[in-house]
Amino acid sequence: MTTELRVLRDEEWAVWSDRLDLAFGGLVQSSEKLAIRRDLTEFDRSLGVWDGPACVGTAGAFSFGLTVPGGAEVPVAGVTMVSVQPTHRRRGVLRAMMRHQLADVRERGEPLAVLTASEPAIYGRFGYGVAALDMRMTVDTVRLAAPELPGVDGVRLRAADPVAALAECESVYARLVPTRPGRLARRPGWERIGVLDVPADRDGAGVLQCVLAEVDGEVRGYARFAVKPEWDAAGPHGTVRVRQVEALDPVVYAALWRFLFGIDLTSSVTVASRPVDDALPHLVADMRRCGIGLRESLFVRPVEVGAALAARTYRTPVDVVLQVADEFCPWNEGRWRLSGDAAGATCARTSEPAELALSVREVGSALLGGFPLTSLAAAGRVRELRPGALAAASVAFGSDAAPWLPHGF
Ligand SMILES: CC(=O)SCCNC(=O)CCNC(=O)[C@H](O)C(C)(C)COP(=O)(O)OP(=O)(O)OC[C@H]1O[C@@H](n2cnc3c(N)ncnc32)[C@H](O)[C@@H]1OP(=O)(O)O
Repeated sequence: MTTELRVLRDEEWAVWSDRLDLAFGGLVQSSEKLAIRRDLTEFDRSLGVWDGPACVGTAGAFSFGLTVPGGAEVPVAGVTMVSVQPTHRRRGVLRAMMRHQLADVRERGEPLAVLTASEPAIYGRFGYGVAALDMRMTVDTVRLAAPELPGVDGVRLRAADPVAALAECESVYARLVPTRPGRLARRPGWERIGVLDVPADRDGAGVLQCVLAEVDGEVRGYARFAVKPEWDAAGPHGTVRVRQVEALDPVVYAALWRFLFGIDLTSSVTVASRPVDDALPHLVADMRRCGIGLRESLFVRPVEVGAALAARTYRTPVDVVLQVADEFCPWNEGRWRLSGDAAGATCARTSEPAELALSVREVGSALLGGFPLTSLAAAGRVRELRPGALAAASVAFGSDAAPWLPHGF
């Protein structure tokens, strides 16, 4: 098989995009979705693999800013649109694209690549580690009283057209970006995905709705949702499907949930993705009725391990020598001395004896503070070479807010 891997050209986009959809089962995408995909495609960082005239592999990357513990925004590659045609699978096409892409990310000076995976088993071999979880909830709003907090009555809720309210919602979103590791700053155009409302994708629910939450005339939160009406012999039991709920403070957050709980003719609220330390389970009397489930979401791949570790702050002072293994990006291999605290960090090559040994994948898993080094060690993935080093580093790598990816890409 002779294939050519090359950067995507404008005139190749339609067939490239079509092959991508085919590898995911061939569902026909709406013209609105395709228009947004095309607008957001960064051609100079999109790859196609061609077998003669046939496109057999696709991969892309979005230029994002990722919040890390301490609040800094790090430029990252958001790896996406990865596919290999069934006729060419398991012959190394993905591996070749990953190699090319990570070299390019390095050249651009981005210390991290991030992604969400169709199948989590694919990306560990390329140095990606799971760094954040999604908490989903199916809340029984018949049995649970709505959230209350002092001050919620002072929050004014206003229904708005989701598209017309985009700018107000985006300004809330932008203010939230530095507040939690895993949040993404993105280029203009991304906001349109949040209000995409294609009838064929509604799965029985009604139109997308938006409610803005105001305090003293300032928009401080919003919820986007759709209602799926259902009726049986006992009466109505519709579902409120929350797409996004964002708030700048706890009272506004509680007010939005109180509203969502109270929508007539519904008996449950579902939300697919909230941080694992979300307030909602603590705002109600019976957490079990929140129907909580967890799933991995964000994978992180340190591309320049020293720069990645130095970009964040540490919860407690840390001074540790890490022995890092990285077969796929060998420039990261070796010993790194990480010194840091809540004000900042440095991480440089060293010849001092190693205190912890791990692969770059575990660095990715621990980087945002979502998974303790002690858990990874218990799974045999981090080795303690100096007694005491593991516990101290594990505490230092923690994060006040759990990492969370606010949306897929
Ligand atoms: C970020 C995103 O876009 S996630 C979306 C990923 N895309 C999809 O899921 C669409 C459907 N699947 C596909 O298109 C393809 O099967 C891909 C892209 C997952 C794999 O492409 P391939 O060209 O077959 O992978 P390639 O031959 O380079 O395999 C590299 C290694 O990954 C392994 N691998 C590939 N796919 C999988 C998988 N689904 N699960 C576990 N391991 C896998 C291979 O066995 C191989 O392992 P090795 O290093 O031990 O030899």
